[in-house]
Amino acid sequence: MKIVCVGAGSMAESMIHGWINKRILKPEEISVTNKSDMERLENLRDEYGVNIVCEDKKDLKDANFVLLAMKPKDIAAALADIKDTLTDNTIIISVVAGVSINTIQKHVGNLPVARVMPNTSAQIGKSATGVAWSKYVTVEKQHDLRKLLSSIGGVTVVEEDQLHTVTAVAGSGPAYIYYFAEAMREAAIENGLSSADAKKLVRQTFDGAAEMMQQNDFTELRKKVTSPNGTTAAGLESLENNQFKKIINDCVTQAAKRSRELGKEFE
Ligand SMILES: NC(=O)C1=CN([C@@H]2O[C@H](COP(=O)(O)OP(=O)(O)OC[C@H]3O[C@@H](n4cnc5c(N)ncnc54)[C@H](OP(=O)(O)O)[C@@H]3O)[C@@H](O)[C@H]2O)C=CC1
Ligand SMILES: O=C(O)[C@@H]1CCC=N1
Repeated sequence: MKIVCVGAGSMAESMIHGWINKRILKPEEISVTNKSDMERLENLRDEYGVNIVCEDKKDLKDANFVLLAMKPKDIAAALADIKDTLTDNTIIISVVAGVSINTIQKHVGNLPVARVMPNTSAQIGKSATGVAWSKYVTVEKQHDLRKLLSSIGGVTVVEEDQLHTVTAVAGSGPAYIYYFAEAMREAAIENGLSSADAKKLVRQTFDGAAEMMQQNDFTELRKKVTSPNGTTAAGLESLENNQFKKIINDCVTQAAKRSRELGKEFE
């Protein structure tokens, strides 16, 4: 198995980390390249044992997968650079937000392209990943792709257009959770806890709740915490009065809208 990561930033590193940890790929089966930051590639090589793609791009020619992991504004230049080395033996996996399979195929022709939306929890094998693929991805290749993606988390196959929402919920989602955790920590400190205790208690609360949510209905869980006329009811009332659900709805809607815009901007 051989995978070449074109783009070697946060998302590529999270996936590389996950694949190596889960032993689905050996470090020597992974190669990395980027636009210009050689120091970054050397750091990845030193940390994970991966290869750096040579000048002649030989690695790309016989890759089973090519991961496109650059910002949407950079995808056209990146594809122009590699398109002559790609064949239909390779599955192109794009994690680039918004950019459609059709746009990618306009650059590379009718090659097997999968549009994938993972998140950075891939690093610990816990991504929530959405995927859609072009008709050129054969059943056998679909199988290989699902195996690769499921090694770094859950995989949900969706219609391509739904990937904008997947991006808004699952791709960007960890950042909302971290923001919520930051806010909880700040509020805990303001209400009298030490910074260390606030951090520890928030971390443990998120950890426990995340695990509980794996097996139980979210609403049932919430009801079990909420005593009539108690503290949780008072806290939740404040969330409701401040239109928490509307805030979250706007957040997801705006993120999905931005994904569509990015797709149009760079099509
Ligand atoms: N971060 C996240 O949580 C998630 C990100 N994504 C998507 O992943 C993609 C990458 O995001 P992220 O990793 O955060 O971004 P980063 O900015 O961390 O990394 C971008 C990478 O792309 C490289 N690059 C830029 N231009 C080219 C080029 N022409 N050829 C080859 N490589 C190039 C950069 O190289 P150099 O440093 O040399 O310029 C850099 O290695 C985005 O499209 C994003 O939408 C998807 C899901 C989650
Ligand atoms: O912020 C972004 O555009 C990317 C896509 C999903 C997460 N990060």
